[in-house]
Amino acid sequence: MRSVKEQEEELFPSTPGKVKIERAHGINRQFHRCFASTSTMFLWALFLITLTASYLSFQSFVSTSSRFLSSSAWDRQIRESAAPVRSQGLSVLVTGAAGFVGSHCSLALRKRGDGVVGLDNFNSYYDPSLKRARQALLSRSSIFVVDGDLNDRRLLSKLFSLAPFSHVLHLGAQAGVRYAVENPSSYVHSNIAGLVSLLEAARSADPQPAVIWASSSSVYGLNDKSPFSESDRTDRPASLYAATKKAGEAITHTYNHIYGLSITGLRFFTVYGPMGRPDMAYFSFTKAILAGKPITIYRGKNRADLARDFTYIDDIVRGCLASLDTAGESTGTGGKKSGPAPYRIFNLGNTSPVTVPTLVSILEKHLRLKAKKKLVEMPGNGDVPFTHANISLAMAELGYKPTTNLETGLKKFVKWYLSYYGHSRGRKTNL
Ligand SMILES: O=C(O)[C@H]1O[C@H](OP(=O)(O)OP(=O)(O)OC[C@H]2O[C@@H](n3ccc(=O)[nH]c3=O)[C@H](O)[C@@H]2O)[C@H](O)[C@@H](O)[C@H]1O
Repeated sequence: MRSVKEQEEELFPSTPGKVKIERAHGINRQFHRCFASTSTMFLWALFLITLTASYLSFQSFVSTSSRFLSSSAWDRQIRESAAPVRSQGLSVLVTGAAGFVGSHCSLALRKRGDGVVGLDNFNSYYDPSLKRARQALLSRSSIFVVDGDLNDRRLLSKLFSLAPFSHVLHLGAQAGVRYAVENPSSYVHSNIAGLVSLLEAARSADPQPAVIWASSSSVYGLNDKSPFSESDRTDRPASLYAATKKAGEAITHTYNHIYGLSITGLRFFTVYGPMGRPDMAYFSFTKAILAGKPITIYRGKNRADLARDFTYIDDIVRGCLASLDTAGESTGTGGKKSGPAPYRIFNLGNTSPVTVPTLVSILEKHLRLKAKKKLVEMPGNGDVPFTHANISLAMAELGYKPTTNLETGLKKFVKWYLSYYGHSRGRKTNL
């Protein structure tokens, strides 16, 4: 027989994050000691029932998970959020909607009149309060974000039964290249199991949506042919993160082949910008420079600088929207395909790699502060020496054309960072 804990896990799966949620067992024991008398117990029970009832009805308005699947208010919110307000508008399920790229894409879709429903598990890989802030921003644009996990199949099938999504923009994933050595199972949970769970729901949906999803520049791994083209080797990943993204490309191909799902995989190149990810170098360096703390700059073989094809968020958003607009239809119904469906892969990069020390000097300039730099050898936990995108395919088929260089993009990021965290340029914080 399965234990209560196992049954709980099945009902409310979640991505393992860095912060562990404390269990309520200790609280239960205290409760018993404090409220031994029957009449006090009765009054407390009444109070708790009222409290729980108000909590549940409040939750059905602000967020949800499979716990609230039976609420009609929740159903209505999904339907309203999914409905486009322009003629011929799309209806898009955005996974990872409270994430960096997810929140920016959701807002852009809403702005042009498309219907958007978000899904996010708000895990604690990085500060969930930033994810909640993004959710609040989406909510102001009438975008409802469901608080749930990709692996919750019951929740996914409920979402597809409520809204005939024309597209899924699948951006929910365990990100970060180096964290994979610390928590490998979180990558399998989100990027493999979560992806399959989503594709199962999509292939069973009627109508079947077209799926556009985030692969990664990291699939090029140890490829040293530059710039990276979609036809280059991707069979030598350097991290488990990269391996799960490469596996995702193979998995999505299978669903395209068997079920006729229209698939577009986007290989993002080190995306940065306002409301970005605190785990990424440009973000954590900014925090450290402001706090007067040292930053560690990795170097490759023979002390060579590492370089990335840093790509600004607005360019990535345009690439994602163009992918949604040009995705051909899925061809399956009832688990069978009626003909071949599109399977596409595009690089979305900036085409001009910049070294990490140059990134740091741009930050120093915009922050008006000097960084304390520690130069160390690349630790060999998943990094690659450089990335460089060839974007001709995306230019030809999506009309993709990045317009923001690192200097301009970081200026916008620093402006946002200082205002969001309430710091002043040129002045150190005491974080
Ligand atoms: O394009 C991708 O597919 C990936 O892009 C991003 O990975 P990366 O390119 O590794 O970005 P990021 O961590 O910002 O490190 C940037 C540079 O700073 C160097 N770096 C980093 C940390 C540090 O302390 N010191 C340092 O020198 C580091 O060695 C590197 O050279 C996403 O995080 C990832 O989720 C995925 O989407």
